[in-house]
Amino acid sequence: MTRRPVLRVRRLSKTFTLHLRGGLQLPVLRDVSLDVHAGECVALVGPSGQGKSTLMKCLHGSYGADSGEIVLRRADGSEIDLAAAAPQQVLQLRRREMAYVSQFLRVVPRVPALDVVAERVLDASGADGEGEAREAARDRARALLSRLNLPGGLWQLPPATFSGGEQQRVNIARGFVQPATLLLLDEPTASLDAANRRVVIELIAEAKARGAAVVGIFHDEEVRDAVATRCVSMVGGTAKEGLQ
Ligand SMILES: Nc1ncnc2c1ncn2[C@@H]1O[C@H](COP(=O)(O)OP(=O)(O)OP(=O)(O)O)[C@@H](O)[C@H]1O
Repeated sequence: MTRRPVLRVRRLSKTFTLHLRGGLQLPVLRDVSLDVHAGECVALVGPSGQGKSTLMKCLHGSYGADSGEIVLRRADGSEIDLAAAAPQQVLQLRRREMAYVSQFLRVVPRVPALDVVAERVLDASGADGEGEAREAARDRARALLSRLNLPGGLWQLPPATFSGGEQQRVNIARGFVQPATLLLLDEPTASLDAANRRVVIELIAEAKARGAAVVGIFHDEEVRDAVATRCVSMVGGTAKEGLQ
């Protein structure tokens, strides 16, 4: 029996309406269909402006779709269509099932880097965030930040003033500290040096080995070649793979 994919996208379409331009319609995704199985890493490739980031944001529930399905098979085997899910359901999926790592860290004022990462573990577990649970979450955050070579002197500081590469490493640690069913990576190594790019390649390999489904945009060909099991080309807002 063929195992169901973790992510099943069918005939997904998305048009932006530019209200400041007299309601101009900009069709960006047209009938996108895509399957991603456990342990696979699908790299979205194609020229600039073809809808790769838009697709990633639809998969994460940040953008609503005009039509189509985004079916996610959760860790417990149940399925949910993200394109039709209520906002509360999307938030719950983000806490428990999905991780999204972009180039940019959205910082929360005054929260130290260590807790920016540890909070992700606490959110997923539903723990109240105090006592032993917080210390255990911080231990996991410390292990990952140190693997990503973020100097220990920065861990207690809020990342707002960190360099681009330091912020990106906090973002990566936040994305990987909690195992996700679906991992969405939008240029996760854009600001990293070679040593840290290698760490990210290892982290992605470990996530695949654990059975995560990964979708990513990797402009760095070396990273893409190292992590992608398959490349899907997006041209004219379409990414069909002959799926029904
Ligand atoms: N929020 C938005 N509102 C209006 N138009 C948008 C919005 N986001 C993206 N677009 C437009 O949608 C098109 C696709 O953008 P998108 O960022 O998805 O492309 P991409 O393939 O990821 O490009 P790149 O490789 O350059 O990052 C572009 O023409 C862009 O201007």
